[in-house]
Amino acid sequence: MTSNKSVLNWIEEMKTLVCPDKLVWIDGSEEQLEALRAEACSTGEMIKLNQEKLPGCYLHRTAVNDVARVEDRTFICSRKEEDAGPTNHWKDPKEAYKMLYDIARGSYKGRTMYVIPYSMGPIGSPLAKIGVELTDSIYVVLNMSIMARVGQKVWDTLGDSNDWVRGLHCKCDIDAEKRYICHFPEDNTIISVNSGYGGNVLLGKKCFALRIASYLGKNEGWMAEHMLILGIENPMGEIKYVAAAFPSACGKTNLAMLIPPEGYRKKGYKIWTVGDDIAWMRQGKDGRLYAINPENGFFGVAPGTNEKSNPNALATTKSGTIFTNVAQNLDDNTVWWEGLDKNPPKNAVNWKGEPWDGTTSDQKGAHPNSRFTAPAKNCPCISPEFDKGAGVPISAIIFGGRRAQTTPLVYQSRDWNNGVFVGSIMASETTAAAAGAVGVVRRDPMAMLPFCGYHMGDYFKHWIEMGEKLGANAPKIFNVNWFRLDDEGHFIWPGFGDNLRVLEWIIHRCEGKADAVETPIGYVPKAEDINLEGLDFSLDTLKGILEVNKDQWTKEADGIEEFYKKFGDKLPKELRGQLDLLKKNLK
Ligand SMILES: Nc1nc2c(ncn2[C@@H]2O[C@H](COP(=O)(O)OP(=O)(O)O)[C@@H](O)[C@H]2O)c(=O)[nH]1
Ligand SMILES: C=C(OP(=O)(O)O)C(=O)O
Ligand SMILES: [Mn+2]
Repeated sequence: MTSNKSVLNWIEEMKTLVCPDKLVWIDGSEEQLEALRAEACSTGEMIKLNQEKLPGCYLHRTAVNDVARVEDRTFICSRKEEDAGPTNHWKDPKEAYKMLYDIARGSYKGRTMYVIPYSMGPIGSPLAKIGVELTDSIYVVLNMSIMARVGQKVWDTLGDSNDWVRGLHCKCDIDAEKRYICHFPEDNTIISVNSGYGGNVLLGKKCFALRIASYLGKNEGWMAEHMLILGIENPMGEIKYVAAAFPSACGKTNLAMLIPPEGYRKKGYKIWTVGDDIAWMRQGKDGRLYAINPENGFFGVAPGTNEKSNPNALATTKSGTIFTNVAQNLDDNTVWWEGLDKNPPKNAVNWKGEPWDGTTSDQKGAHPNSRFTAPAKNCPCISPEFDKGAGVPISAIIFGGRRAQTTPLVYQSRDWNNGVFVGSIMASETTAAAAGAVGVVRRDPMAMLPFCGYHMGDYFKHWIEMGEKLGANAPKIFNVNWFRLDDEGHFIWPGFGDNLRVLEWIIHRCEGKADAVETPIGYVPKAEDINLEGLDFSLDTLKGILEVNKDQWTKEADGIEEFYKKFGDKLPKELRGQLDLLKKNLK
């Protein structure tokens, strides 16, 4: 498969450590994948679904204690503790290797080691990077084969180079007390033990493409961000691309695949999905910022996905998809989740594998963080640029989170550094995507709190430096909040497809075609400039969610002040200046 010495030596070393019975090289062929699917079904690791309704689709259930990312067990193991920074958990690399090797030792006995060569980014793209994951889980092999470009071509592209990311995954016995997701940015290495949940074990995704890559990006002058990428085509056929960072389960996949409201469709607006979770961005020869999606599939949240909210995502999951922790309808061997439709199955099995009657049960059929792993090529609106290595030029960067109050529907930063400030103060209510409490507001700068592989203060600095490099070519920076609640706790803004109305204003601002009102936090639209045509939504209600409330923002500024203390003298002076300016504006 490969004669790359650095690869062969490492595999030999890991083999000696974990002691597999057998070693299988994943070549990316359909024959090999099909044989693995059959094997996983024979052991119960996966369930083959109704092949007429869902061709090539399978169901998998993780252990009940292993259903989300585990942030308090995720570590950045840099040699100096300071380099991991105040927002990461840190372990000394020597101690971490020892602890992890002790857990991993002999854990593949009686099992097979699968060697997965994968490329993050279209193979051969100047922005792509290569990784190798060793795993003892067929589920991981099959998911990685959807989420990344996998197979022989990766070895051919790597050649003799030592520039690749090592990933060791050991399922062990899913002991939550011994679960660790450890990153060694200085060694290009990831080790994940005692989990089988996607975000913890599909090592190309959050571990490599965000934690390791953000560190590489800092050193190499590019950016790895927790962002979707989408193209907005106007009736003249012009396409503008935007990248948007929202925390996990705050609407990236939905925005990336949105269906324009009817009036917009009739006029000829189209949305093109480039990516739904991760963007790697680099300055191009023309000086603009170009983004690729390093992934090859979507690992999306199932609950809430339906024919109305996200028909494109639903269509994407109709073939070749692996569902994880959703409910199984035994009548026709299909899948169901909360929010799919109003007809939960009667004769079903819930995500825990227990008999479940959805018509009477007060328990959920699917786990709130249940997922689909679907090939990007299935997506009806996948961008023709998706598979090209050059990337797409980004006109606007959008930050956003879940805030019941305070943050308006949309606002624009005054300039790049003010935009970096807006990203750095992002706050959002926690979701089921990570273990722990749900609905608690926490600061999540650039939606990277759980994913930045180095000191967050240095990361802010890197953003500021990117702005200096990009100069007048820098994308404009915005913030959105689809999640304002009314007094009864209902979402005020209709969201989903109607978010295009906000994107339109954003594009118009980039083109210098729309007006705005200056507020203490930045530029807010004039309510009349958001197109409400065809929507049952009053201008007054819109004004309400565009309002910047001084009392709330004064409290917010205090919260930011407190949050910024964490970074000490690593807080860039530019951001300190921005906070002072905000306070002054609020007076
Ligand atoms: N109210 C509202 N909910 C949304 C919107 N977009 C997404 N959601 C919900 O937020 C959850 C997570 O969405 P998803 O796009 O999968 O988030 P991701 O994890 O960031 O990709 C789902 O339950 C969606 O239905 C929106 O515009 N408004
Ligand atoms: C893979 C994940 O992504 P997201 O929720 O951002 O889609 C995750 O959080 O585990
Ligand atoms: Mn998503």
